[in-house]
Parts: sequence; structure tokens; C-alpha cells
Amino acid sequence: MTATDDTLTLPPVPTPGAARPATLEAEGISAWFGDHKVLDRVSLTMPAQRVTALIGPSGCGKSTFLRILNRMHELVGSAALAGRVLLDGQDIYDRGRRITHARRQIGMVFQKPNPFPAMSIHDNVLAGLKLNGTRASRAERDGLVEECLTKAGLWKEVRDRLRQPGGALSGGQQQRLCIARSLAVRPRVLLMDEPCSALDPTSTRRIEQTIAELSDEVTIVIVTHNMQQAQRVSHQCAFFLAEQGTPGLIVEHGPTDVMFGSPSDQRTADYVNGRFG
Ligand SMILES: Nc1ncnc2c1ncn2[C@@H]1O[C@H](COP(=O)(O)OP(=O)(O)OP(=O)(O)O)[C@@H](O)[C@H]1O
Repeated sequence: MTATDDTLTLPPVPTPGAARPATLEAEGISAWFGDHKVLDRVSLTMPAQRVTALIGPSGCGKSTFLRILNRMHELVGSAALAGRVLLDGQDIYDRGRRITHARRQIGMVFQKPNPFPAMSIHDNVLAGLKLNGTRASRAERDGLVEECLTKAGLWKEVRDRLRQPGGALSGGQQQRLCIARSLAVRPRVLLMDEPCSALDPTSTRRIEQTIAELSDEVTIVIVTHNMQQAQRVSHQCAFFLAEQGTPGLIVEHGPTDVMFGSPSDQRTADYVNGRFG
């Protein structure tokens, strides 16, 4: 540890009771890859402290929409975008607003767990902070590692082997490690792109439990193909569809119990009941 490690500070701990999680609003989002339009004027509010599930058949633009929510779409050379994404009213695409600002506040967990395999569990949790250039004392770092692993539901399983490599964990544990890594930068929104699709049912339920525990302190948006999972974890759902080569759009969105119990569009009813997709 260098002298400077002690002088810099970690991201602020949220004030107890303060409204840290943010509301995310997508307004009129259209997206293209080259000439191929894949989303058409999609608008959706993802309220703070709520879990929003994005559902719909393969290829309808759910992942593209999710990646637009934290400015990952623009990493693809041929990608273009129209519309606005507001984080508590502030457009993350405003000119002059740095991409790192959005990424720091809006974290992402991917389909396949992607810890740094040779890096220790401890250092994996702190990896995002290091990329941000944030440093802290050893005690602060250790405290943050414990806090984030606890929130991700992994602490008890790894507390005695924090110096072992992240790659030595099971798939489900690796995914929870990735969630802990995302939490370490104290995001206000956590985006999850099919986070359980590579996991067994037990690990899946553990991640779902983690999502339920986290939803008070971070806004969650999750893409899932698993309708039972959408019902178990989400407060609201948005049903995406791209019919016959047309760009994806939201057919219907609303409270999860309504979307599954009495959807207003027949296509939603057919999809949530497994009649297509
Ligand atoms: N990097 C890319 N370059 C070109 N086209 C892409 C790229 N990524 C996605 N697409 C296209 O955009 C459309 C939407 O893809 P997207 O992955 O967002 O759908 P999805 O609903 O998430 O699908 P799935 O459920 O299968 O993951 C598809 O037609 C896909 O082929």
C-alpha cells in the first residue's frame, strides 16, 4: 500500500434513508446497427427501488435496449441511437457528460459470469474501483469487500478464502462475485442481462434471492427468458416484440401480476403463457 492509498476516499456511503437508487427513463429510443433498425421509439420508466423485467422472444432488442441504458451500445462501431435516457431526470447522453459517469452509476452484470479468473476474490470485488482510479486504506477496502460480498449473498461462502482466485469459484458463486464487483462502485442502477442463464436451478434461486435483497438499495433492470423468474423477481415487466423483421418495440408494460394475470394484448398473453417465443 502506498502513502496515497490512505489519502483518497471510497465512493460515499449512502446516508441512511437517503434515496440513492435512481429512476431511469428511456424516451423514444430507436437503435440501429448500420442500416438495420432494431428498436423503434421505445419508452419505458424503470422506477427507483423496483425490479423491471424485460421479456420477449429472441432478437427483439432487449439486450440492445439494456446496453443503451448504460452507454454500451455506442461501443459497437456500426451502432446508432436516437432518443434520451434520463437518470433521475439527467440525460446520460448529454454532450459533455462523460461515458464513465454513466457507467459508474449504472452497473451491468452479464449473462456469463466474467470475474478476472486469476485475480483473488478480494481483488475482484475491488476491480471496478481500481479502474476508476479510486483508492482507499486497507481497512476501508476490506470493509467494502465484506459489505459487497454480503450484499451479493457470497460472504459466508468465501470469507475464509478471499485470497483464492475468482476463477476457482462455481458458476453461481462467480456470478455473485460479479454482482459484488458491480456493487463496490455503489451504482444507482444495476442492469442484468440474463444473469442466470448459465446457472443451475439452485444457483439461479440464490441469485434471485440476492436480487430481492438488493432491490431496496439499487434499481434493477433484468433481461430474462424465464417467465417464472420474471414473475418471481420483478415488480413490473415490459414485453418486447419484433414482428416479421420489423424493429423491436414494447407491446405492453405494467405491473408483473397484471402482465401475467390479465394482460391487455393477446400477443403478451400468448408469450407469457408459452404459446410462442
Ligand atoms: N453487434 C451487433 N451487430 C449487428 N447486429 C446486432 C448486434 N447485436 C445485436 N444485433 C441485432 O440486433 C437485433 C436485436 O438483438 P438483441 O441481442 O438486442 O436481441 P435480444 O432480444 O436481446 O435477443 P436474445 O434474447 O436472443 O438475446 C437482432 O436482430 C440482432 O441480430
